[in-house]
Amino acid sequence: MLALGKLLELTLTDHEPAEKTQVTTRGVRLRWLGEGALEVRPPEGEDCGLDLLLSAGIHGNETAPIELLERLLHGVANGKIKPRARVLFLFGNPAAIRKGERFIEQDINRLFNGRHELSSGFEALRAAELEQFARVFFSKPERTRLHYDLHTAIRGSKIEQFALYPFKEGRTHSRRELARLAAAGMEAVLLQSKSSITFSAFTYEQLDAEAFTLELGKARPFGQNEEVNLDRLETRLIQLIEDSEPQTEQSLEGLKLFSVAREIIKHSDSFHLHLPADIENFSELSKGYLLAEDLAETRWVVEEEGARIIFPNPKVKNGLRAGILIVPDSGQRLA
Ligand SMILES: O=C(O)CCC(=O)N[C@@H](CCC(=O)O)C(=O)O
Ligand SMILES: [Zn+2]
Repeated sequence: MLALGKLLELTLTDHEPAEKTQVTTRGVRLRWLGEGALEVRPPEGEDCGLDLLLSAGIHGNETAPIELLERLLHGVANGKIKPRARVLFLFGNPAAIRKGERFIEQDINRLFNGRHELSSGFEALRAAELEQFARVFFSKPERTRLHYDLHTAIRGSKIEQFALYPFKEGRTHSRRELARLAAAGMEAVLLQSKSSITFSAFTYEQLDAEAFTLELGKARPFGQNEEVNLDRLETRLIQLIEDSEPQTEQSLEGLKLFSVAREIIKHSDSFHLHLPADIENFSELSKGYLLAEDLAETRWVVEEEGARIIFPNPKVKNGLRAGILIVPDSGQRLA
């Protein structure tokens, strides 16, 4: 296989390839852009007009999505996948991937949309670099821009595979994209209602891409992902890359929609989350439940009907999100 098809191996060994550009026997151009970054260009005259950014390893211990991108890249490099889209493959935090940790010093996925400028350290530098890779990739006019940032979660979940759809004032969430997500195996989508500092929020808000964080199961080490079934997503991604996607039903039947009621922000070391350590994502919380307490007698009491919790994590740094309280959404505001 072409050396550049082994992007994961290059990244895990911190190796810079001697040849930065390689062309497959089918005329597909692979270009190494920097650590963990590889651009794929279809042969002349076969480009379908889609620019697809696929990122994984923004959190270094979330290996199932990294393995998925590796399989796709191998398929491209050995000619089994015939790209008609431009694709940018990004492994987000190589140092953390090498260590099998969520992050080294700070969570990269809290450093986008300008936050890296207020910070320092290599993760801040990497976030700026990832923004730049994405900015250059999505700089071509009149093309369709799509970004999937692939993750797995810290804990188990009542709904295994779901997407988070970023928010931008004046922009409407797309029914067509939701139908595509359902076809890719997503069981639920969380519609965000405010700006955010994640990678998908950056490409959505600043680069005009349709962009999503996809949560695909529970985070496990490399080689231990048998329980994470990515077959439907993998099939859809190959279809997107090859421009062979079947007409997607616009029906969202079966897809559960949620919106954010409140983000629980940890303000101090006195923050206390009143949830069992093994609580699953999407667990329901009853009205009146005392969810969290913080200094200055701050209390988070559930007031919403049908509330559920996702990503509860009292260990985050002060000032960051320690959980999201979500509620069912009727989908009335979709375009
Ligand atoms: O399991 C958890 O608590 C976190 C899983 C994870 O990494 N989720 C992403 C979601 C990003 C988004 O809000 O779009 C994250 O927290 O960065
Ligand atoms: Zn993650």
